[in-house]
Order: sequence, then structure tokens, then C-alpha cells
Amino acid sequence: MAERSALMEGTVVSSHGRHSVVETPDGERRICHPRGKKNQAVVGDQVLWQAPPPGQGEEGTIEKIQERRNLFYRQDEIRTKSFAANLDQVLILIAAEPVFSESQLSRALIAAEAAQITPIIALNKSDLVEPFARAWERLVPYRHMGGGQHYGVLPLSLRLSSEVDRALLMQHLAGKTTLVLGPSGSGKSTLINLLVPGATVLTGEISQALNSGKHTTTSTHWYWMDKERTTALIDSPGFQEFGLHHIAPMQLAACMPDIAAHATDCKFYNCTHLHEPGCGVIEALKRSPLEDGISESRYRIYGDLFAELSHTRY
Ligand SMILES: Nc1nc2c(ncn2[C@@H]2O[C@H](COP(=O)(O)OP(=O)(O)OP(=O)(O)O)[C@@H](O)[C@H]2O)c(=O)[nH]1
Ligand SMILES: [Zn+2]
Repeated sequence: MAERSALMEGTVVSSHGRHSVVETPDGERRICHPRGKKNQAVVGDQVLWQAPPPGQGEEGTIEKIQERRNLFYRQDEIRTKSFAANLDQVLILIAAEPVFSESQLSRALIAAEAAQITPIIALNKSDLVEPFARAWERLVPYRHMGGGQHYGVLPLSLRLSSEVDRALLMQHLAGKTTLVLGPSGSGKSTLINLLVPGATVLTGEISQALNSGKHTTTSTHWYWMDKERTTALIDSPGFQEFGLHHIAPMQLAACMPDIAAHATDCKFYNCTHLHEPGCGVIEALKRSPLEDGISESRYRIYGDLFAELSHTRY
């Protein structure tokens, strides 16, 4: 019987359906399969893995997934999609064009709050002056949330002021592990390639090696931004249809800082903030987000989500 080799530590740096790529503490990358049938490891997971017995190829097995500090995921009625684990931050990249969906932005922010991961919003394409001004205006509630302390909103022009933007982004990313999300066309590939030169070429090669070339765009990848391996970016698709079915309707207000700030002023402790008399949230709708109020659009998103999460609970 072949002797089992020792368990080794590693970090999951990409996942391709049945395969994962695991990076060892000294930076070596190995393709691994899960021990069981289902691959439950996600990018960012700390795992214990085992090399194959001599003569049985190169591919290791993942034996254990260590306890996670957090898990960023979305959940629709049928499926759960995990983006990544053990994150410091989520960077949500939107752009002046195409016009972003505020509901989608809010959903991603709520998922981050629910997982206790710090979100950062970046608005790209500041060179498109008028569309940018409109988008910047739409972001007023986000820029001023919590007296401007809650969410940073970074203006970017990735294609034109790349060096300036790189320096600005580095102030926020250095030393951390950040998941980058964004709708199609916002400039996510431009951002990743700016911060990790050659990233997409590398991704293509790995995917090809794993014979999953055609799925290149559906997998999640971890990139190091520095030789010392202290700053990491995770690129993940799937910003669309951001289901929040893992969040209970009564938990929603706590995940929306502008609403949460007034939810303690309500007459009823179990106020839904939808129709109750003496509701602090409804009262705050009278004031603008610049004066610690709640914007109509944010309140509408809250109401829509509350209904959506209430209808489908079983
Ligand atoms: N005007 C302007 N265009 C930009 C800027 N940054 C990126 N773009 C353009 O926006 C388009 C989309 O950029 P990508 O980086 O491919 O966007 P993506 O988010 O990866 O999009 P998908 O590949 O569809 O997911 C490209 O044509 C870029 O050249 C910018 O700062 N200003
Ligand atoms: Zn209320």
C-alpha cells in the first residue's frame, strides 16, 4: 500500500469546476481535486492538501478546508454562488457608461455588509464628463452615507490616467485581499491588467492547461500584486442577478447603513419601516442624504428587497 504523504498548507487561488489550484506558502502552485465528489473549496480558502503517492501523477487532493473568516456569496431561489472566502474588502467597480444599476450596486453592498466585509465603490470613466457627472450625482447617498465615513467612492479614469489611478487604488488595496466585482463594460479587465500586468494572459494559460479554455470567463482567480505576496486581488464574474435569499427581511435594514442609522428611532421594536406610525426611517425620508436623510431610491430598493425576501421564504 502506498504511504500517504504529509498534509500541507495552501491557499486556493483559482477554481475551475472540479479542479482547484492551490498555492503553497512558498508560492508553488498545484492542481488539486477535492477528496469527496463535490468541490466545495472556493478561492481564498485555506486548505490542507496532500501530494499524490509517487508515480501517480502531479495532482494533489484537498483534504480539509480550514474554518473561514468570512464568505462572500449570493443566493437565488435555487442556487448559492460563492465568490471567495477570507476577504478584507470588496471593490465594486461601476462606470459612467454603461449606466449602472443602483439596485445591483445596493445588493452587492448588502451582501458585503451581511458578511462583514468592507466595501469600496469605484466609479470609472471620469473622462466621459457628462455621464460621469450624472453617475456621481446618483452616488450622493453612497458618498454621504454615515456622514461620508461609510463608503469610500473613488473616481477613476482607468484608460487615461492609469498611473494616478494606480497610486490611488494602491492606497486602498495595499496589504489586503480584495475581491473585484463589477458589471460588464465597467473596466474590470482594464483595472486588473493595470494592477497586475499580464494577468489576463496568465489566466488564459491556466485555463487552457486545465482544458477549460471556453470557461475562462466563469472562473475566479487570485492575483498577487507584489513579489512579496502581501497584496492580493481576486477577479470574479457574476455581478448580475445578485440574489440575497440568505438574508432575512428583518435583517435587511441592518445591512443598509443609511437605513440602519434611523431604525433605532422607531416606536415599535419590530418595525418593518414600511408603514408603521412613529417610524424613524420614514421620518428620515423627509431629509436629503446630505443632511443625514434617506434618499427615495434607497428606500425604494429597501422596500422592493423586503418584499422579494418575504415572498420566497419557506
Ligand atoms: N472612456 C473610458 N473608457 C474606458 C475606461 N476604462 C476602460 N474603458 C473602456 O471600457 C470598455 C470596457 O472595459 P473592460 O476593461 O473590457 O471592461 P470589463 O468590465 O472587463 O468588461 P467585460 O469584459 O465585458 O466584463 C473598453 O472599451 C475600455 O477600453 C476609462 O477610464 N474611460
Ligand atoms: Zn421603522
